[in-house]
Amino acid sequence: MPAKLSVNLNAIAMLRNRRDLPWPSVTGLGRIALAAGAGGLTVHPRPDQRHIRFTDVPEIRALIDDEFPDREFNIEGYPTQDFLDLVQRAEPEQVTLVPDDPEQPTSDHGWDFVANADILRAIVARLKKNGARVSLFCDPDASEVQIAAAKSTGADRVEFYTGPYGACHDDSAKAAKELEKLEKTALLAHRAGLGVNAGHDLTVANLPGLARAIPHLLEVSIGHGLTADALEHGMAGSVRRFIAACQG
Ligand SMILES: CC(=O)[C@@H](O)[C@H](O)COP(=O)(O)O
Ligand SMILES: NCC(=O)COP(=O)(O)O
Repeated sequence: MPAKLSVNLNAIAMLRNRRDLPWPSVTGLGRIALAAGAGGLTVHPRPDQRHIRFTDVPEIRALIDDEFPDREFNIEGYPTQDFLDLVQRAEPEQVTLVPDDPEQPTSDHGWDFVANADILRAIVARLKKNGARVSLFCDPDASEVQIAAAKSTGADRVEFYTGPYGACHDDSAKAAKELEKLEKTALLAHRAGLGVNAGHDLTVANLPGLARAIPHLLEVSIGHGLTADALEHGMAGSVRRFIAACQG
């Protein structure tokens, strides 16, 4: 079974937030992604709401429930009280817990599962009681001890942080080394009984290598690269539409 694609809408929300106008529509682009076959939608609301607004979340929930009930909503974030309240209301199929500081420009590391096992155990139990599958953001080179601690929290899956792999877009030898790490750690997680997701800076170019290295990969969540690809491949058609509109 190929990995499911969950389309991350953060970058669309960031474009929308440049103006006090309702486009590009986060829910509208989410609808297009689901209609095109995406397995689900991902958002990572940050405390400053720099891209996804907390008000986007119920709209995306309604889109999935009303039009695509067989797809999944994945909400990612650091488990503050506000975040936990949001996911309790939205009842996503999956919650991905990420150890991000509010000031961080983007996610750049996984959890220290050993140091945070007790805190995570309580939060995972609460989220699972609410009906969510729980995934934990994980370093691509996490040790066997770290993976065992992740498993001990009761989480269902880990999501590998693929930023370092994505950063090797112009160096295939380095990319191969990053893939080796991901492959080894994914095997540890798989053997420990954890499902494996992955995300961050994945692209059409680097995804096939990842899929080959991790045959049991369950889900990839992709936003930045997919949005860039959509702009590139949609730009010519949009320019033609605007040229036609210039004719009155
Ligand atoms: C956990 C992860 O890798 C993504 O959710 C990423 O952090 C997206 O967040 P930004 O869109 O804010 O960069
Ligand atoms: N979990 C990773 C994610 O949702 C998307 O990250 P990116 O493709 O925007 O880097």
